[in-house]
Amino acid sequence: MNSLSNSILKNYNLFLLAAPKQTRNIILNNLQPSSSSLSFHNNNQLYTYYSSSLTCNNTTSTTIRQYTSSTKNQNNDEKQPLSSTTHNDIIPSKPKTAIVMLNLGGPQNLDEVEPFLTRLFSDRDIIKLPFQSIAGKVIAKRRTPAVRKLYEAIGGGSPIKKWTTLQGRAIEKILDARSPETAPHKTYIGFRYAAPLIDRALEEMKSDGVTRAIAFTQYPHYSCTTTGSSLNNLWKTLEQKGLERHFEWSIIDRWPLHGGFVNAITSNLEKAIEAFNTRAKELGMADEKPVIVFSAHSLPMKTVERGDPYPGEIQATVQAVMDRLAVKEGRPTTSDKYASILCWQSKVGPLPWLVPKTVDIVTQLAKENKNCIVVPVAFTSDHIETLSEIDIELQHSAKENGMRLMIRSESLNDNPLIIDAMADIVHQHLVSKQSISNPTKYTFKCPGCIDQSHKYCRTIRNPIGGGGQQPQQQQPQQQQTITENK
Ligand SMILES: C=CC1=C(C)c2cc3[nH]c(cc4nc(cc5[nH]c(cc1n2)c(C)c5CCC(=O)O)C(CCC(=O)O)=C4C)c(C)c3C=C
Ligand SMILES: [Fe+2]
Repeated sequence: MNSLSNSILKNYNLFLLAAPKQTRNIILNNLQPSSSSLSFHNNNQLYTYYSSSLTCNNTTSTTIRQYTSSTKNQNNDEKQPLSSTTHNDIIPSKPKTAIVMLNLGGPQNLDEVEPFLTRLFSDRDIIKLPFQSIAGKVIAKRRTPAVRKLYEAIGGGSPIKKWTTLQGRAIEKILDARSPETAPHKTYIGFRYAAPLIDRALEEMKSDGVTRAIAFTQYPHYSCTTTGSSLNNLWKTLEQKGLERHFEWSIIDRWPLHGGFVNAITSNLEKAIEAFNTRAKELGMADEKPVIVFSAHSLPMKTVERGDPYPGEIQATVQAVMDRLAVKEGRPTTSDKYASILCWQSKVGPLPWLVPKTVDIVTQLAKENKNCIVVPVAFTSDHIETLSEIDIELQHSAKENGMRLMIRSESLNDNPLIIDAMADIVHQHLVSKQSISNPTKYTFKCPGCIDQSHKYCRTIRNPIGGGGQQPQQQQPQQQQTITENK
């Protein structure tokens, strides 16, 4: 433990000794000192961050933070810094910047499967059904037994909350050190279809006394069915709770080409290539080159036809990863070493969705005696689509059709590269002081949009600096033309 933490605890102990016995007992029953530390690198700097706090009845009264930064010497040896500076801040525990991590969410146990599916199928931004509220419930109920089995096979629930919590805690610490002027930062989880839902996050933010908030999508690629739905739901929930003007908002709406994100996927792909080569040798096929199968969650063709940006942004990430791999392997980006293909998984229902399907491509490769590495590309952590659909179902189809070796590239989860990337995305956003991270893209509605009201779609409420996009007027004429042309 560092000296600052020691001195807080020492003073705290002295105070306790000096206090009358009755007071001491009250304090001892309610106060808990705690301290933690975290180290990370940025450029040539090693940052070590310590935090100590006293907690009373679950309310942290004062947080004293100390962080040191040290420059690496020429041998990159972090243990012997060339120079070192120490900053001490005494700051109130009230978060100055809230970061709301928006994601789909997932059931944490088997009993949550049906409510999760009910919320999902009731959402007109993800799927439009006739008599939605009734049909959504019926479809969810019918689907529940099969989906429960899938979650049962991966340990009884989705790990998405675990990973989002871990990523959030880690980026808070990095941001507090990297951006002291906007600290303390606190992350809140706002899931769309499972606890903790967005309304819980807003209540917690209100009771924490937060006023500045960033809506940070955890989907790197924008789709009206994912980030669009989460943002629409955020604006709607604020309205329902009478909190429209309570927080000043800015939004990070997508990050498909962020260098750290691309690098994190590439780094996991490199590890998968290494694992493939080792295993291929053991199997007596040392010179075997894998086909790299990028797999993203599919999307209904109806959504794609309206102009949803998701497929194009996924393709951009895939190309950037292949280029980065070439650069890391010392090849020009035009010289491909591996064959690669982008496929789509997790189609739901009978209507057409994006193709080729991952399972069809892997089956075809197996029949051609080829082997592959599957790279999940649209998510920042593990969940049912990786742990069940790829690791169990796809692996099974590959084997059944004669593939000798299929390796899955690891999900990003707690990889320090993705954590650093996420912190950098928020930091860059804070520095930019923009209310929307990609204003032209975000405010450009899909040309075939069928949202009749346009009440929430592609808007931002109470943006920082009073700028940004306000709710737009309905465009009935244009809507009709597009509908008639279809
Ligand atoms: C009903 C239509 C659906 C669309 C459109 C859709 C788009 C979409 N989804 C993700 C990411 C995830 N989806 C996940 C689960 C999931 N998705 C749908 C339906 C649609 N998704 C369902 C019904 C389910 C539940 C599982 C099932 O019933 O098969 C998950 C996993 C959640 C978890 O386990 O934690 C993710 C992640 C994206 C990126 C996307 C479009 C761009
Ligand atoms: Fe989905």
